[in-house]
Parts: sequence; C-alpha cells; structure tokens
Amino acid sequence: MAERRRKMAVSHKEQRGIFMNDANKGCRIKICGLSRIGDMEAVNRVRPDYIGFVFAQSRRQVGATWAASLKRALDPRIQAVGVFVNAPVSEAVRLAEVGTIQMIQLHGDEDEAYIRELKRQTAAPVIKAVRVRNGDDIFRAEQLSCEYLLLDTYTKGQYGGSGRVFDWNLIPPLQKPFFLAGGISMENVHEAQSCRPYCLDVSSAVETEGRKDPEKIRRMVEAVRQSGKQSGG
Ligand SMILES: O=C(O)c1ccccc1NCC(=O)[C@H](O)[C@H](O)COP(=O)(O)O
Repeated sequence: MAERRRKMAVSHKEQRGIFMNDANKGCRIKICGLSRIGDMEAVNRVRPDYIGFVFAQSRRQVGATWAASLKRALDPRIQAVGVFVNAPVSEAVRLAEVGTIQMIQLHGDEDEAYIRELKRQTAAPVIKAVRVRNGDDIFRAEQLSCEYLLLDTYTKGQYGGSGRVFDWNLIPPLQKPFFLAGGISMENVHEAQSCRPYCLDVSSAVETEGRKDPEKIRRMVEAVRQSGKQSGG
C-alpha cells in the first residue's frame, strides 16, 4: 500500500509539473457530469483534458461501481475527476486508490482540515470549488492547501451544474491555477478564456434534454482548441 501511494505521488508530481509549467499548452477543457457508456465514446473521439464523474447527489450522479465501468471505457489519456460534496474523506480516497479517478474535486463546504486529511491519505491533486458571491470568497480559498481552484456560480440550494454564469469581473489575479465553471457555453467560450483560466469546465451547455450530446461536446472541445491555436498556445 505504501509503495502504491509513493508511486502515485511521483506520477502526480510529474503530472503537476507538466500541467502547471507547460505554458505552451492553451486553456484545457473539462467535460463534467458524464454517466453513460455513450458519453465515454463521445469524449474518446475528441479527447478533452479532463472529464468529471459526479458522486454527489445530482441528476448526473454515478455510483462507485458504475464509475469504475465507465473509467474502463475511457481513453487513458483523459484524466478522470471525481466530484464530491461533503463526502467522507475515505470515499474520495478509495476511488483514487482503485484508479477510478485521478483528481478530487471538492464542491461542498470542505475546509482546510478536510483537505489536509485528504492529502494525508492520497496523493491525488485536489481542486477546491468556490461558489462565488464576492471576491473575498476567492481570496479565502486561495489560502487552502489544494492544487487548483474551481470558480463556479453561487446558486441557492444547488452545489453545481446550474448552467448559470457569475460575474467574471470578481476574479482577482490568482497564484493558483483555476478552473472556470458555471454556464460556459458556445456563446461565451471565447470571452471565458480571456479570464486566463487553467481549464474551462462545462456541463449543462453540452447537454440536450438532460443527456450529454456528442455533437455539442465535439463543438465545445473544438472551440477551446481553436482559441488556443489562435492565441499561439
Ligand atoms: O453537475 C452537477 O450536477 C453537480 C452537482 C453537485 C455538485 C457539483 C456538480 N457539478 C460540478 C461541475 O464541475 C460542473 O461542471 C460545474 O458546476 C459547471 O456546471 P454548468 O454550469 O452546468 O456548466
């Protein structure tokens, strides 16, 4: 077990080195809330950088066993992120340990103590989501010992996946790389990149009648890649 953890730590360090220092690579793209084998086939064709499995309560929720099957159908070059809301630390750790996910996204009220405990038990990089109401929310989150932030829209009674945009003017210059989420669509994808996110995170806008739509996924991934080429990335 200790050896396995050590190897994971090395591989995540290498991964962080590549992702954080590779300034030549343009903005990344994450497609979140995948739950069907057809979704895996759709992403394998266009290869976003990340996909997300939502383990929290949601119409997009997947269980551990089903997520493991989905992961087996996923192109290994795509990183799988597990999305959790106030889950026991052991749940996220276990999913990372068995290889269903490579990164952990905390989308609830998890605090520094929670993140520290997570980091004690796994080397998987941590993304802490901030549901933005004001600039202070973001400043506070930057003090946490996570590798990445994810800035999302605050919606009362809903932790994520609302399809709504927040005021991007609230984003201060940040030290940590951040994922930009919340209502990213074909209409605002270029403007979103001017906020200089490490990665764009999309869910609702690549769905049709509540299901992921392969053609919308293809167009979204293509749009992000095209912008990267135009900006020289
Ligand atoms: O997507 C969900 O249903 C969800 C539920 C509970 C917590 C987090 C959730 N999603 C997290 C994500 O990373 C979404 O991609 C992000 O909130 C953006 O979603 P959208 O505004 O629909 O593009």
